[in-house]
Formats: sequence, C-alpha cells, structure tokens
Amino acid sequence: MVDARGVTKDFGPVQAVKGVDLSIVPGELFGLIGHNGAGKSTLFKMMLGLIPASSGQIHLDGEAVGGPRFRDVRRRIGYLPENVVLYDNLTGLETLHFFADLKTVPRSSCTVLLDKVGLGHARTRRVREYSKGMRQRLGFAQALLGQPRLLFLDEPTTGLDPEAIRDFYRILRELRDDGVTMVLTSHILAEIQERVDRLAIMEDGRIRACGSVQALREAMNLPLTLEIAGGAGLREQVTRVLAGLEVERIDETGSLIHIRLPREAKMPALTRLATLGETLRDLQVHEPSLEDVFFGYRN
Ligand SMILES: Nc1ncnc2c1ncn2[C@@H]1O[C@H](COP(=O)(O)OP(=O)(O)OP(=O)(O)O)[C@@H](O)[C@H]1O
Repeated sequence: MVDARGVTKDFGPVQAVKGVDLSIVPGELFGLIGHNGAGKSTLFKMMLGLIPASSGQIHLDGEAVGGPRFRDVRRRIGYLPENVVLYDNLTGLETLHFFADLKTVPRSSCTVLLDKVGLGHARTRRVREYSKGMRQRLGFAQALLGQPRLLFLDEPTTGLDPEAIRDFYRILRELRDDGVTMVLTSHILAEIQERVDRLAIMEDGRIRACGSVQALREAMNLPLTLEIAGGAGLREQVTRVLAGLEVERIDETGSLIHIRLPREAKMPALTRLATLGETLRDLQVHEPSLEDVFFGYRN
C-alpha cells in the first residue's frame, strides 16, 4: 500500500530524510516513532505529495506520488496533520461540512462521523469553545471523511485523555477490520507498543529498525525482568535456587524481588523458581518496554 525507496529530503543544508526504504502492506496498522526532528513529519508530507522528495520514489497503492494518476489515489487518503488548523467561528458540524465540500464528499456523512469520534453532543458549539482534545477529535473526523482506504495520522493522540485514547484506538481497530491501512506517528512509545502491527524507529532521518514490537525486542536481545512476591527470606531462597544461572541483577523493593536476566535464561529460571512452591505468592514476567528497545537502538 505504501512503498518508499531511497527517499531523501534536503532543506538547504539540512538533510531531514536520508535514504528511507519502507513497505507497508494493505490493512496494516503501522507506527512511525522517533524523537523530535527525526524526520517523521517530513516523510509523511512526502508520502502525501505535499512536498516533493529530493530523491527516491514513493508509491501509494501502486501509483507514484505526484504521478499522473496520483489524484485518484489521493481521494482515498485521509490525513490528520500534527497541528490541525480549524476556524474558531465555525461549529463542529460547520467545520466538517467545510472539509466535506473541499473533498467533494456528501455532507450527510458529517453527523455520523461526529458521533463516531464522540463529538455528537458538541456539534452545534463553536470550535472556539472546544478543548484541545475536542479539536483533535474534530481533526480526526475530518481525516475520516470520504471513507479513506489509507490514513496518515501525525501525532493523533496529542491532547487526548486516557479514555479518549482508548476510544481512538478502538476506532482504528474497527477501520483495520474494514481493511483500512493506517500509518501513525507518536512519541508516546508505551501507548503504541501494544497497538500497532509493526513499527519503524526513525532517528536522524533514517529508519534504524522496523518490525513487530516483539521482533524488535528479540532482535535487540534485551534482558527481561521477573518480578516475584513471597514470604520472608524470599531473596535468599531466590538467590540460592538461581545460583549458576546467568542472572544480571537481583533487586528488592518492598515485598517484591526483581530479577533481571537474559531472555535465554527465562525458562531455566522459571523451572528453578517453581521448586520454591508456596513460598512464591505471585510471579510476573516483564518484557522490555518499547522505550528500552528504542533507546537500545539509539545507543
Ligand atoms: N520546512 C523546513 N525547512 C527547513 N528545515 C525543516 C523544515 N521542515 C523540517 N525541517 C527540519 O527537518 C528535520 C526533521 O523535521 P520533522 O518535522 O520531519 O521531524 P519530526 O520527526 O516530525 O519531529 P517532531 O516529532 O518534533 O514533529 C528537523 O531538523 C527540522 O528542523
């Protein structure tokens, strides 16, 4: 659905994107993460044909961006920019009517979309009175006009509270079930790590790593943490049964013991810990977070 080959972008002396190759398959929910200035928004704008690439090629749905048949593809694309520009004097519904007219989409779909993003109750209120999260929802409704098959969402959850973020990802899952392809950017790694199918880590204009969160974790081979709770003297017993295994660290906070160990030592450690029987009250395995993976790739 999205295919970028050797894409670069120069802004004068600044090379914002440095030879990006990226393939996103139909129906995929794809995350693009990276620190400020990594080049995410620039890559998005080139994919949408809003700015030309300095070199390289991008195809969307088989058509070259900026090519003769790109106009048709563009009709099937929805875009939520990082900073949505809205007119304060219009109501939510008037705003959506305005965008529907621009996209030559029937106005009749607007009320349904406002309900979908949780703004039905506020559709006759002026945007001036909207909170940041409400503005973001309105921007999202705008991106969904015309039932796009490909959605680009730049920092879509900025300003949303946790409940709204949950609602937002529920809508994305519904869209994915309908076969819509989505690409979203985020800084909030914890938020997207369990929600996207695959992601790319972008740094300094380059894609440093790309794959499912699990694949990236495994490729990095970062240590895991086992967290266990139990009775008095647990730490000594844990240290005893794990003796000889490759354990990085054993820490204690309150009544919890944290054991940091390489992935390959997980099953042997669990087998040995099981011999402690009822001394163990609880045990959890913590995978490295996306933050750990992200910083692992940066270091
Ligand atoms: N129009 C422009 N003119 C000059 N430099 C630009 C322009 N747009 C972006 N840049 C530069 O290109 C680099 C990448 O910026 P970009 O906005 O793509 O990053 P980003 O990953 O989206 O960052 P953020 O998460 O902060 O939005 C930065 O160094 C930025 O200063």
